[in-house]
Amino acid sequence: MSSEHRADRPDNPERPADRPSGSEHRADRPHNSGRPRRPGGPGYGRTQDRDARTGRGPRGGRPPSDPARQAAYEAIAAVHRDDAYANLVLGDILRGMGLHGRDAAFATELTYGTLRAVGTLDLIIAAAAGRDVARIDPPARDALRLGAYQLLFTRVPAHAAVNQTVDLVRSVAPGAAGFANAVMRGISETSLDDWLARVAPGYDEDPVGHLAVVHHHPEWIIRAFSEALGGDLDDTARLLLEDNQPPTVHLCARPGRADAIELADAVGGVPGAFSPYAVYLHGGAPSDIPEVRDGRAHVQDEGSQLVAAALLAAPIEGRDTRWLDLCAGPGGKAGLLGSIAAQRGAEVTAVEVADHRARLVEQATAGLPVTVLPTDGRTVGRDPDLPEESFDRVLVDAPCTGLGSLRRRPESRWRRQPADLPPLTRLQRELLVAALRAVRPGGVVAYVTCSPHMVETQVTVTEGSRRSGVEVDFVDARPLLPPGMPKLGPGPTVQLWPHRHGTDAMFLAVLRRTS
Ligand SMILES: C[S@@+](CC[C@H](N)C(=O)[O-])C[C@H]1O[C@@H](n2cnc3c(N)ncnc32)[C@H](O)[C@@H]1O
Repeated sequence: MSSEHRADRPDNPERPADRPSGSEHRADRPHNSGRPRRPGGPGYGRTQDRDARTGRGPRGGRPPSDPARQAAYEAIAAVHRDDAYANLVLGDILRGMGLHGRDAAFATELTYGTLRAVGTLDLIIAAAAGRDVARIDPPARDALRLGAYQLLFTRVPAHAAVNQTVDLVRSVAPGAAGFANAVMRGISETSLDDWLARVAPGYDEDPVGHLAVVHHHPEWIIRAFSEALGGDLDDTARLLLEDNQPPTVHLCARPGRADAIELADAVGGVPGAFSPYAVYLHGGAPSDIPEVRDGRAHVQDEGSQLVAAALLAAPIEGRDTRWLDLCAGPGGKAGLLGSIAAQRGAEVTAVEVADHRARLVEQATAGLPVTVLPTDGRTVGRDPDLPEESFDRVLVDAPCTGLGSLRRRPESRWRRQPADLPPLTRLQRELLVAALRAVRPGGVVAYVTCSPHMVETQVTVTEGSRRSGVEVDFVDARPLLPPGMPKLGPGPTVQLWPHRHGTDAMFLAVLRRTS
C-alpha cells in the first residue's frame, strides 16, 4: 500500500504522555465502517470569536500556534463552518494576517492538503479518539485534522505537530486541550501506512472502499471515474493520485496579444505540452505577472484552452463570423474565443445567467469583439439577441459537478453529492438543446464539461441531441486537438484526464447541425 505524497519524516521518539479517553477501546475499524465521508456533520457550530478574515483569536486567549498554522486552521474552519471556498477564503486570511513567502506557502500546503485528505484523516482521528468525529467539537475537530495531516503527510517533526496542535486547540476550544494532546500522541505512534491498513478495507475484499480511504475520495466519485475509464481500477488509482497533487498553474497567452514562448521566458515558466497558448507557471502569484494584469494573458487550465480552440478548429462551410458562448462566466473561454475572433474578423456573443459572473465576463473580454448578454441561455428563440439558427459556432461549457478539477478545489470532493446530478444534468440537456437550436444548419456546437461523469457527458449529449428536434452528426473531436496528443480514445468524443494529459478532466463532444 502506498503512502502517496507523504514526505518521509523521522519516527516519533516520544512515548505518549497520556492517552485519549477511551483510546484503549480503539477499534480496528472506525465507527463508520471505514469510509471517508462528508466532513462537518451535526453540531457544527462557530469557533470562539474567531474572525475568518483576520485569523484573530478570542480576546484574552493565549496566542494560538504559529501564523501559518493559524491561517490554515481559519481557512479549514471557514470551509466547514461557512461552506466557504478554500481558494477564496485562504487568500483573504493570508492578506488579513500579512503572510507572504514561505509562511503563505506553508499555510496553503496545510490547508489544501488537510482539506483533500479530510475523509481519511477523520477515520484515523476517530480510531485514535475512540469516538466518531461527529462527536468532537467542531473547532477541536478541525484543529485535529490539521494536526493529523502534519503528522502523517508532512515532514513536520512529530513533537512540533503535537505541540502546535495542542496550542491551537487551547486557543479555539480550551476545554479540549488535554483530549487533543492525547489524540495527537495516539496518532503519532503509528505510521500512515499502518493507519491505512487499520482503517481501510482490504483491496481484494472491497477495492473501491480501499481506494477511497487510501486516496481520500468518496466512493461514488471513484465509481464514476472508474466507469469513465472503462472500469480500469489501476488507471483510476493513477487518477486519484494525481488529484491529490498540487496542480500547476497554467496561463493562456492570448492569441494576437502575447506569444506563449515569450511569455514562458518572461515568467520563468515553460510552454505547454499541447495548447499553443499554454504556459506552465512554476511558482509565484499569477496576479503579479504584468501580462496577466494588463490582459495579454489569463489563468486557464490547458484543457480548457484545448476544448475552446477545438470548437474553432472544426471545419464549416460558409459564413464563420458569429460565435456564441452560451455559459460564459467567469470568461476564461470567452477571453480565448474573443482573442481569436479579433484575429479572424468574427464576433462573440457571451451569455451568462448570473449577473456578477456576467460582469466578470465583461472584465475578461474588455477590448475584444465580445458582447456580453446577462441572460438565461435557454431563452434561445425567445430572446431577440438569441435567434434560432443564427450562429456559426456555439460553445456550451455547461455548469457541472466539477469532478474533473478536484485538484484545484480541495474541499469539493467532500461537498459534492450524487443528489447534485439530476438538477445539473437537466440543465445541461436544456442548454445543449438551446445551443442546437441557436446554431445554423452546417454550423457546429461544442458541448464541454469539466466533469468526466458519464451522466454529465455521454448521457447528456445523447439525450440532449435526441430531444432537440434538430438533426445532428457527431464530428470526430480528436483531430480538432493538437497532433500528438496521446490516449484520446476511440472518438468521436474526447475525455481529457489529469493523469494522462496534465489537464483538468475536460469532456468534449462536437456536433454538426445537419438540418
Ligand atoms: C462551467 S461554467 C463556465 C466557465 C466559462 N466558460 C469559462 O471558461 O470561464 C458554467 C457557467 O454557466 C452559467 N450558467 C448556469 N446556468 C446558466 C443558464 N441557464 N444560462 C447561461 N449561463 C448559465 C453559470 O453561472 C456558470 O458561470
